[in-house]
Amino acid sequence: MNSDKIRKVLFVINPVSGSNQEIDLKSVISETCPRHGLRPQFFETTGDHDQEKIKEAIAGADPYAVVAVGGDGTVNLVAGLIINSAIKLGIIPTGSANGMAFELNIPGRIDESVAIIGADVSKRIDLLRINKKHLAIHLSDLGMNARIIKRFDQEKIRGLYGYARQFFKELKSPSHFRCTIACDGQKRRHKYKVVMIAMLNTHFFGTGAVVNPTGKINDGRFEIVVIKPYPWYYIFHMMVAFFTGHIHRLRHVRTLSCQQAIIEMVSPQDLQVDGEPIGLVNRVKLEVLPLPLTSYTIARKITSS
Ligand SMILES: Nc1ncnc2c1ncn2[C@@H]1O[C@H](COP(=O)(O)OP(=O)(O)OP(=O)(O)O)[C@@H](O)[C@H]1O
Repeated sequence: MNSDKIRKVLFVINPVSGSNQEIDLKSVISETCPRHGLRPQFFETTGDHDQEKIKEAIAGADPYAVVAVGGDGTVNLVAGLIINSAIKLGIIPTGSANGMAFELNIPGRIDESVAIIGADVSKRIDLLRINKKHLAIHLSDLGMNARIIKRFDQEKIRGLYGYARQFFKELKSPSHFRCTIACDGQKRRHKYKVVMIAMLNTHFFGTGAVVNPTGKINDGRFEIVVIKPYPWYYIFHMMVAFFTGHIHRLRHVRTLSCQQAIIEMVSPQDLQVDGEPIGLVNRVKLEVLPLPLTSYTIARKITSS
């Protein structure tokens, strides 16, 4: 490989993410990179002031790409540091929740995800800003899923098993809340009674369920998916619709497409952003950030009808 084509890549590794803590990630990545014309450098997160430290590492490394090696929390952290720059975002999905990797069709095998960075196929994507301070790359929500994520975080049982445990606990005692939603400065606020509200620019939950089949990641808009209370016997129907890309057609689901929106809750509700619990909020202000990030991806066809 011609040395002037070798690209510097900074890998930001979350050593505690998911259940892959046994693998020597640095060795595997170091062995794989030269085959794809990449020169790796590494940064390990500690959970303490990572943002500032990664910022310094990026300034020192001057990389072509920064790769988040972890779950959606690590992807969000890295994305926030390279938006509005020429640096590209890569992902090696090793988290409990890898929704953004699923969205971008990035495989779980390290050699395959490194090969995508080597192939240098990328696209620009929109992001969301929530309440002026939280950057959201994958999926944020209010209500049921945010409560599940809060308890998952508190119980510290990581991996899919930990999430499934909390999901079934929540199903035993579902609750709803009332809110109003105003899109794109409309004076008229729509009133809803809901179980949860997803706010996203992407298509999939980390499990692969299609929550937003009609959305586009680069159209300058985002979607608010309102899930209204449904009878218990409807759950199977909902699950099938989630996995076949038809959730938007159910009468208990409403999808709004906007550039900005305000959601106001009658009682405070849990908010989560890209898998990180934020806490209780009364009001959520959403705005799209058009195309501030370039991300590696493999094209995928999403079917909706
Ligand atoms: N070395 C570390 N020790 C403890 N926590 C860390 C460390 N590095 C990062 N973290 C925390 O990990 C979280 C992000 O995890 P990430 O989403 O990448 O993986 P995950 O396995 O999906 O995580 P989780 O299971 O907590 O959702 C952040 O809350 C961050 O503060």
